[in-house]
Amino acid sequence: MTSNVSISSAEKGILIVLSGPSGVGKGTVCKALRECSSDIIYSVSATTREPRQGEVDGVNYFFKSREQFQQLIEQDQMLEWAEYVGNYYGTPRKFVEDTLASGKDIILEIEVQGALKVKQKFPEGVFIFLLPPSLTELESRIVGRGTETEDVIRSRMSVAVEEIALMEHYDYAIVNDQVDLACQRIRSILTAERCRKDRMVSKIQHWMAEVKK
Ligand SMILES: Nc1nc2c(ncn2[C@@H]2O[C@H](COP(=O)(O)OP(=O)(O)O)[C@@H](O)[C@H]2O)c(=O)[nH]1
Ligand SMILES: Nc1ncnc2c1ncn2[C@@H]1O[C@H](COP(=O)(O)OP(=O)(O)O)[C@@H](O)[C@H]1O
Repeated sequence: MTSNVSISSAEKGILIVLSGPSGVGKGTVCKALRECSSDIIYSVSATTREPRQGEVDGVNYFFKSREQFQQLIEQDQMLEWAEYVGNYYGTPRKFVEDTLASGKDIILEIEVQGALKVKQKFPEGVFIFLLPPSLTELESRIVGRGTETEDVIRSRMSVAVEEIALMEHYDYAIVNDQVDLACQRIRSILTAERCRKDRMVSKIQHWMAEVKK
């Protein structure tokens, strides 16, 4: 028997949070995801840190002065914000809310304190923690990137240890041993999450009505 059920796609999008210590490869994995997954939207954060060579305002971050950042907080334009190794970082609220309302999935690449605040507001979000194969490998990735001074690297390594300890608050842990594998694992998680019954309420209601006919 065939059915011509038209399935509504009115569900909200999925909010994905990706965290992990500095240098683990969050940016690299997100770039790879962007290249192979046009169905995931990326949230661009605001920050008071200086742009690195090659970083573009509005693409990598919205680069702000401390005063401008403070104003965004006061105007309630931030979904969350946190201080990380001497700089402020935050997620612009409206873009995230509009993207989810339009039914699209969005990924936030943010540190742990901010992620925990997002979890309070969006407990139905998918929280993924990216791990390095080892702490030694983590350090050599940060050093190898060559974007931070020795002092900043030391501070980031000590924050890294604290962040890894908070991994228990996340739904998934992925080791970034190889970028393409880490990327595939995130895609698999997303595929499974999209099929969860509690994310498909209107589709399931539709089917229930259909089978009761
Ligand atoms: N809470 C929060 N953290 C963010 C946001 N954007 C970036 N971060 C995090 O801030 C930390 C430092 O970012 P960055 O200076 O770009 O260094 P990198 O992660 O080592 O490339 C990382 O853990 C980012 O995930 C944000 O909007 N909110
Ligand atoms: N799976 C991997 N194997 C080896 N090097 C990696 C891997 N993922 C990322 N890197 C390298 O590690 C460094 C830090 O990556 P980056 O994406 O900037 O990390 P994060 O955004 O987490 O701070 C970069 O030089 C990047 O090329």
